[in-house]
Amino acid sequence: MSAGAALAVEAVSVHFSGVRALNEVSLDVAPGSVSAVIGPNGAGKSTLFNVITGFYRPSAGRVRLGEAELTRMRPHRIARLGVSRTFQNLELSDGETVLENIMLGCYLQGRSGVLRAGLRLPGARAEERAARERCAEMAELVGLGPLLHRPCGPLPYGTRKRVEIARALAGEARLLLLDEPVAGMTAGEIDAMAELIRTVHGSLGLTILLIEHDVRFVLGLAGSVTVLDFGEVIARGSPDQIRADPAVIAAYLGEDPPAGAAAAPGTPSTETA
Ligand SMILES: Nc1ncnc2c1ncn2[C@@H]1O[C@H](COP(=O)(O)OP(=O)(O)OP(=O)(O)O)[C@@H](O)[C@H]1O
Repeated sequence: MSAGAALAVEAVSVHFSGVRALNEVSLDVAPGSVSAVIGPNGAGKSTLFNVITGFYRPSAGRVRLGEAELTRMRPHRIARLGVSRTFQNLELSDGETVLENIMLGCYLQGRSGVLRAGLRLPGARAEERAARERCAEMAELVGLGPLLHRPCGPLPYGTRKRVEIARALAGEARLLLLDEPVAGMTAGEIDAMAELIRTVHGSLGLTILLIEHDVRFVLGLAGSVTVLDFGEVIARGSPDQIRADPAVIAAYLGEDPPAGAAAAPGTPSTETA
């Protein structure tokens, strides 16, 4: 497994016909760290992920992964460098098994063996076997070992989310981007997801960047947090620094929030230290 890669976002701006979705946003993610971006609805979090993965081209600024310049690279090439993501809404094929869904991750990240095996090209079977083994390992890591050959459709939401994470890991990710990994989850599922992310991070040593509304989840998991508001970075630092930052309290956390409460998606958080 390749070690986690450093991500550098430098003064990135994205404009959509009059809307400044991101305005000179900079972000440094240390290799092998767990970092997070939080911010209210419309703050620019998804736009940032779309820039990093090459789906949006910024009007200004640069993005680098280690030594590689991602700024003008196409999404499939960025994926091949080991940038992998999950989505806010589950993007699984319900009729396929857990293993088949995870195998798609190998294909999406440019491992051609799965496709070439279908075409009966030379050398492809060994490559496909290796990809299957890798996918089964990732399934095991996220606790899906016993479910490999079950169709995804009927599985509970939290389990399906695990399938999505295993799929994102299947192509040997060096940077894993998690888009609202606990949206719509119960408190128990949220705790289980935090534990899963710690396990994945501890076992694979990759870099993880997540965007999330649930502030309590983020502050308990990430080593470093960036806060966006209206497309601008208003704060960055450790969870303790974020909890104490007056601009964050005013703009995002609410003026006088009760201790320990988590934000519901789409509402200002009530989390405090
Ligand atoms: N393709 C697009 N075309 C036009 N405007 C867009 C587009 N994508 C995003 N925007 C606008 O850019 C701003 C930032 O949106 P973005 O989705 O990045 O915010 P977000 O922080 O991810 O919000 P949420 O938490 O609701 O997902 C918003 O004003 C949004 O309406």
